[in-house]
This record gives sequence, structure tokens and C-alpha cells, in this order.
Amino acid sequence: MGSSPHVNFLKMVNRLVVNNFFAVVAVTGAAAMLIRRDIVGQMPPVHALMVLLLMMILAAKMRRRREVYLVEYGCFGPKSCYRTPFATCLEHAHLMPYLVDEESVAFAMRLLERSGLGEETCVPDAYHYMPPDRSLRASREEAELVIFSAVDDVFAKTTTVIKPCDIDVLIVNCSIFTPTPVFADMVVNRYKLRDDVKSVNLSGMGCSAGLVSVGLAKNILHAAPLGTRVLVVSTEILSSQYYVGTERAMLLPNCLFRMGAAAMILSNSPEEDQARFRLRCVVRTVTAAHDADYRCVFQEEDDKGNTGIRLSKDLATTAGYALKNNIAAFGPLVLPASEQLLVALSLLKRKLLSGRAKVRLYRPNFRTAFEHICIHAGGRGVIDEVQHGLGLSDDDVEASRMTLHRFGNTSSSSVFYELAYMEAKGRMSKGDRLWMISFGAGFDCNSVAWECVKPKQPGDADGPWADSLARYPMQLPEIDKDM
Ligand SMILES: CC(C)(COP(=O)(O)OP(=O)(O)OC[C@H]1O[C@@H](n2cnc3c(N)ncnc32)[C@H](O)[C@@H]1OP(=O)(O)O)[C@@H](O)C(=O)NCCC(=O)NCCSC(=O)CC(=O)O
Repeated sequence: MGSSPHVNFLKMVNRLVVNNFFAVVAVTGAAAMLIRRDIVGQMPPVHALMVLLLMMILAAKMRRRREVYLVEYGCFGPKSCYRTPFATCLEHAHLMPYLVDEESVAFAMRLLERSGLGEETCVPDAYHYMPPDRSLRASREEAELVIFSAVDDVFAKTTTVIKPCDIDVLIVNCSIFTPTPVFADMVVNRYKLRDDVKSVNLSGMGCSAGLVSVGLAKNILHAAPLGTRVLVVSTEILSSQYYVGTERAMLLPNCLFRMGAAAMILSNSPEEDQARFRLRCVVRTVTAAHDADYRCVFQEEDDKGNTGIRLSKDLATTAGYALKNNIAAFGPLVLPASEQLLVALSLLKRKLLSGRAKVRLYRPNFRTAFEHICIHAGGRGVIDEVQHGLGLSDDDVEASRMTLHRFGNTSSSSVFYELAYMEAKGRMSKGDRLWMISFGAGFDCNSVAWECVKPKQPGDADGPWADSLARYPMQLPEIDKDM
């Protein structure tokens, strides 16, 4: 039933007053003072002006959004028993009752060798069975392993200031597998979170869901009372997703995706100076309105009825375009004025010379805005595209390539493995600015800007990189593009 225009108007006024309570009080107070000439009349004009000014400052202060902090984060560090070296992949492919076709095996192996993944990436237990165990039980076991490890890790680091009972909001994202009850309930149950915890479970949002969750946490924390804590868990559960057909575009995920999870605690308080990063801004771009982008990462059945994820050959290019749109909104929030001026001048030049000469738009130098960049380790092609598009050096993309090599595409958690790499290498200093870029099914591109407020202390554990840091960065094999 629709409400009358009268009721709608009253609701709107009510919302305006509630959302701007202090501004309303200040303006009403100031107006009352001006109307009650007897009060104002007794007050020297300079005092009246000062009262008005103070009330307006108070109103502005109350309206100011709260800062949001990444208090701490942790990642699942896989044990070596989960490793899947290329030789094992090949042997398993031959032993599979499904992939009988030699051409598909050869194709999958060729992709694997060219994907940017190394010999130490890890897959869940389920993949070590012949045939793979794609049961619900196997998926739950994988979820418990990776999620609880990441959450244990983050609580182990924050235990003096934040315990599970201090969590007010829980956001869990996992794209491809969502059981009942959802993973958010699994986390509430395991850590005995309070019964008034606000829990949310995001699914189907692909590899960008980790940063989508950060954006959601930010919006909640802007509005929530001071000292609110949000636990975010980002993962992808692979066990049930092993594709057993022969379609090339659907075989690719088997080659790229590997197990992983990250957990973070965000707060709108610096938590007794324990917080590690301050969130500067989040920009999300959704290009799902374009049919090709919408179908770029698509879960469906092949013509034999095998379910899998079809990855478009154009994915890297799609990611490039989505990033271009994303930085049109993100750039003005983070770039220094000098870079923005150069962009504006090149736009103006293009407009003035339109039809007479081809003017290339100025590509802003994002290194003037960030010391560190984490690009979703989606595959070698994705990192190549972003590196080329943004004009980044090999050093700028080192963390992304090394993460892809060591851990594979861990989906929405990959950017946190990259951050862990930078920190383990001791490259993050106080005041450093960090840009996280993710892409995902939808199609979706997310940018998140952070500022380091408290670097990792010397002697802190190296997280998921503890057992392999010394071997990185490593020289990656040259890929023959003409093959
Ligand atoms: C897979 C690659 C490493 C291969 O690189 P190469 O340098 O070998 O070059 P290439 O592109 O010519 O590919 C080699 C062979 O694989 C085939 N090939 C490549 N991509 C294919 C695809 N999507 N479907 C079908 N075939 C494909 C090519 O036709 C070619 O076949 P032939 O040899 O017969 O000519 C790279 O293309 C890459 O990284 N692509 C992006 C991977 C990706 O989509 N990542 C995002 C995952 S989704 C994600 O992260 C987000 C989310 O899930 O939400």
C-alpha cells in the first residue's frame, strides 16, 4: 500500500531532521537569537556573531564522518601438505576419470606454465582425492581450515585490545560456495560472538568482494557509535568447484584459483594507537550493464552438464576498461593537484583541437599519490594489463606477481597477501600510501586507498610469507608470447 504525499513529506522532514540533528539545532538556535531581539539587543554584536560561529563549528564537527581504521589483518598460511606442483597436477589430470582427453590435459598444463603461478601454490584436500571430493562436507572442512586460520591470526595480533566478544559487526564474503547456515554463522558459532552481532554474508561477488566488504564496513563505521568494530573475512572455497569437463574457458579456473583467506578488523577508533592503516577512500565501479562485461566471469553448465566458471578471453581487457572508469572517479580523490591539472589541460586540449588533431589524454602518474600498489593477483594477464595501463614499473607490481607465484589466485583475499608481502619485506613506513585494486565477476572494479599509521614492528611474524619470504622476489620465467 502506498503512503499519501502528506505522510511521505512528513517522513522526509523527519529523516532530514534526524540525519542533520545538530545542524538543525544550531540553525534554529541562531534564528531564535536573531528573532529575540531583546537577547541579541543586550549582547554586543561581536558576541552574538561568536555564538553563531561556535554553534556552526559544533554542527560541522558533529556532522563530520568518523575516520575508519584497519586495526589489523591476518591471512591463512597453507601448510606444504596442500602444495600442488605442476608434476602433481599433470599426474592427477591423467588419473582423473574425467579428463580423458589428452588435448585438454596438454592445454591445462600449457596454461598453468604460462599463468604466473609457481610450484608451491596450494589446493584443498578435496583436490588431492581421485576423483576430487566435491561434497558439502569437503567444502565445509576447507572453509573451516582457511577461515578459522585467518581469524585466529588476526585475533592473536589484537588480543590485548580486541577480543571476539568485542566484535559488533561481521561481514563474510565467499563468492562461489554458500552453504546453509552461511559462513558468517559458522564464524559466530566458532568464536561465540555476541548475540547482538550484526552479521552479513556476501556471495557471488567474485574476487572484488573483499574490497566490497571493506566498503560496506566503512559505510557502517561512518554511521556507527565511536568504538564500533567490524570483522571482515574474505575467502573463496574451491572444493566443490573443480571443473571436470573439457571446455577451455572453464578449465582455466582450475589452473588459476588456489586456497586462501584473509581476515581484518576495522574500527572507527584508532584502538589505543594499535590501528595499522587509516582508510582514505573506497571507489567501486560496476560495469554489469554491458552484456560482455556481465558474462565475463560466468558460472554455468557446459554442453555436457558440467558446472564451472567460464572466464572470457577478454577478461584482462575488460578489467583494463573497468579500471579506466574506476580511476575517473578515484583519481580526483587521491591525485595531487599538479597531476589533476595536467589531466584537465589534456582534456581541454583535446576538446579545443577536436577534429583537427588526435590528442592523447595525459595518463596521471599514480606513483605521485601512492608508495605501494596491490593489484588483484587474478592471473599474469590481469597484472600485465594493469601494469601497462597505469605505466607501472616492474618494482611497482612485484608484490602482485610474487603473490600470484607463491599463492596463486586466492580471489578476494589476494590483495591482503600482497600487503603482507610488502610488510614482511619491511617496505611499509608510517605515512606511506597504499592502493588496493580488485576486479571481480559482475563486472566490478574496486579501488581502496589506505595510509599506514603504524608499520609492522621488527620481530613481528611474517604471516603467510614466513616460510618462503627469503626466496622472494624471484626471477619469473620468460613467457614466449608467440607460442
Ligand atoms: C591464461 C593466461 C595466463 C595465458 O596467457 P598466454 O600468454 O599464454 O597467452 P594467451 O592469452 O594467448 O593464452 C594461451 C592459450 O590459452 C587460450 N586461452 C587463454 N585464455 C582463455 C580463455 N579465457 N578461454 C579459452 N581459452 C583461453 C588462448 O586461446 C591460447 O590458446 P592456443 O594456445 O590454443 O592459441 C593469460 O591469458 C591470463 O592471465 N589471462 C587472464 C586470466 C583470468 O581470466 N584471470 C581472472 C580470473 S577471474 C578473477 O580473478 C575474478 C573473479 O573470479 O571474480
